[in-house]
Formats: sequence, C-alpha cells, structure tokens
Amino acid sequence: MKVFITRVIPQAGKDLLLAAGHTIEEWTEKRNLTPAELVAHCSDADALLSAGSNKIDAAFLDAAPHLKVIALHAVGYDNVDVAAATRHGIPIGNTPGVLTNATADTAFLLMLATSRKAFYLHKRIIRGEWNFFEPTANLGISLDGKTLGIFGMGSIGQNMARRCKAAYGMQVIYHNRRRDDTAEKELGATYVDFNTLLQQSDVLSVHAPLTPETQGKFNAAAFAQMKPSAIFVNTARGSLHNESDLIAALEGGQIWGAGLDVTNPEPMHPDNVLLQMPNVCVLPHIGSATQETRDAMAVLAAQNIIAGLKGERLPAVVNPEVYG
Ligand SMILES: NC(=O)c1ccc[n+]([C@@H]2O[C@H](COP(=O)([O-])OP(=O)(O)OC[C@H]3O[C@@H](n4cnc5c(N)ncnc54)[C@H](O)[C@@H]3O)[C@@H](O)[C@H]2O)c1
Ligand SMILES: O=C(O)[C@H](O)CO
Repeated sequence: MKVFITRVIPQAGKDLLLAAGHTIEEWTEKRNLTPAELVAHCSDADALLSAGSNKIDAAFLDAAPHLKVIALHAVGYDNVDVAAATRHGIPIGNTPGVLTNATADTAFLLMLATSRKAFYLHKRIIRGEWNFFEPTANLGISLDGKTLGIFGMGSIGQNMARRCKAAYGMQVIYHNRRRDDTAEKELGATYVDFNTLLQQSDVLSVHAPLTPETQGKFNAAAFAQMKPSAIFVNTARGSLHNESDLIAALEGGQIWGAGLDVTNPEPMHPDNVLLQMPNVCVLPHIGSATQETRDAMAVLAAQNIIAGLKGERLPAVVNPEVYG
C-alpha cells in the first residue's frame, strides 16, 4: 500500500515500511507542503506519515478518502483535529516515550545555558569582545537548591524534574491537570495551583501540550507574578507563551531570563529582539533531535502505520476511541 511521508525521515523507519511490502512517496523539498499539495499527494495514499506541522483537519480528511491511518513523527498532536479523525474512523499514531530523555535534555540545556548567559557570551567571543577577565562581569545565577516549577507533569516534565533534582538538588513543585502519584512519591514533588507555581518557581519549565486551555497561558499577567530572578523555559509549543508579553517581562525585569526551544511563529525571524538579549537562549525546535531518538521516532511511526494498514490497534494511538 502507498505511504506518503511529508518530510525526509530516518532510513530506519522507511526500511521497516519497505520490509512490510509498502511503497513510499517522500516529500524531499526543504519547505512545508501547502495544504493543496498535501491533499494532492494523499489523494491515492493509504497512509500518511506526517513529520511537521501540517494541519490535519476535517477538510483534509474529507479530501483524502483513501487514508486508513495517520502516523505523526512527533508526540505533540496539536496540528490534528483528533475528533474529526475519529469521526472518519482514522487512528492517529504518535511517538510518546522514545523522545522523552532527549527533550528533557533540551529543557535542561536551556535552563543551564540561560542561567549562565551562555549563548550571548559565545556571541561576544565571536565579535572579539573577550578582552580580559572581569570578576564582576558575565555573572549568571546558580541553580543549586533552587525551586523548579513544572507546568505539565507528564513524561518529559517528570524527566526534567528528575534531572534537576539529581544535578542540583532542586525542590520540585508542579501544576498539572491532575495530581501525579509517581511525581509526588519518586520526586518528592509538591502539587501547587497555577499562581503558586508562578510565584515560587526559580526556574519554570513548560511541558504541557498546546490545547485551547494552555494557549497563551504564559502572558503578561502570568509573568507579572513571577520572581524577578526567575528563568522561564519552554520546550513544549511556542503558543503556550505570548511572545510580546515575554519580551516586555524580560525588558521590564519581571523575570530574569528565558530558554526557548519553541517559538511562535517558527522559524523565529533572525531580527527578533529575543536573540539579542543576554539572558535568553533560543534553539530551533531541536527537542528530540538526537540520531538515536529520531531513529526510534521513525521506527515507532512506521510501526503505527504497519499496524494501522493491517487493521490492528496502533502501538501508540492518540484516539483509542476510534476502536469503539
Ligand atoms: N521541543 C520539542 O521538540 C518537543 C519534543 C517532544 C514534545 N514536545 C512537546 O511536549 C509536550 C509534552 O510531551 P510529553 O511526552 O511529556 O506529554 P505527556 O502527555 O506525557 O505530558 C503532558 C502533561 O501535561 C499535562 N497537561 C495537559 N493539559 C494541561 C493543562 N491545561 N494544565 C496543566 N497540565 C496539563 C498532562 O496532564 C500531562 O501530565 C508535547 O505535547 C509536545 O507539544 C516538544
Ligand atoms: O511534539 C514533538 O514530538 C516535537 O515537538 C516534534 O514536533
């Protein structure tokens, strides 16, 4: 059967699809498919392997009647109208778990790099501004024993908390849709309401999915409650924070710094003022970008498609309700 793949993915995933007897068509241009191009390529496809942010909504599903399964090369599925897919009888697969460590590493990297102004100081060396050692210049913030706040205590949030506790003995507080026993027992994490999370965190790391409830959650009102010494880290989705409010909070000293793997829009414009700020580190959405992790994501996405095309339950399914 034909599988359409929206971006070049690791060979490990493609090998699995080919070994299962499927044919592959892969979009290799280094630009996003337009919605019309996606429809055109899916018009005779049995499965879609979507790597990227293409909108998968009711209109698309109506226009691609052959599709039997859609697998995302991602854990986040905010680009998918899941209810519409379920109505169309199409299981949606994603890649949870296999990218947890790599993404938590990225959050940890951004926290530490921001706390020491690493990206800004690197740029100063390139500009020839490393002139002499100054005991009172280039100072960052120590993380030892500080309070880590996690918004979204799922797989990646818990992993980030584990890393911060092991490395810095950080106290962990969290806000989630519901309390999490594992986080409380294993990590000694304390559940707090959203305002307390804002007020008490020295580092606030965002790990919740993008939904109507979380969109724009970190706005002027939220930043105003945070400590002037706080670091905001977002590796979830750029739309969870309001970018102009974040810039104003950094400029106004309401918070100290920010580490971002995700922005809105993506890619971030090179002239963005955040890229010039000493206490800000920005990465180009590389949360899961290790060779091993991307291979594992491609393999799981392929396994989802192979199962879906056999009419079997996907190993990682977003909409189990599709099975009735
Ligand atoms: N930067 C990257 O490359 C990258 C990589 C992987 C994942 N992500 C993002 O990270 C997100 C989390 O991934 P995960 O694997 O940890 O998912 P997960 O489902 O294991 O965890 C998400 C947690 O957020 C909580 N949550 C949901 N809505 C909430 C709300 N309104 N308020 C508070 N908490 C809420 C859930 O209860 C859950 O505990 C993904 O949805 C994705 O958007 C980004
Ligand atoms: O959700 C994810 O897995 C990453 O952000 C890649 O899109």
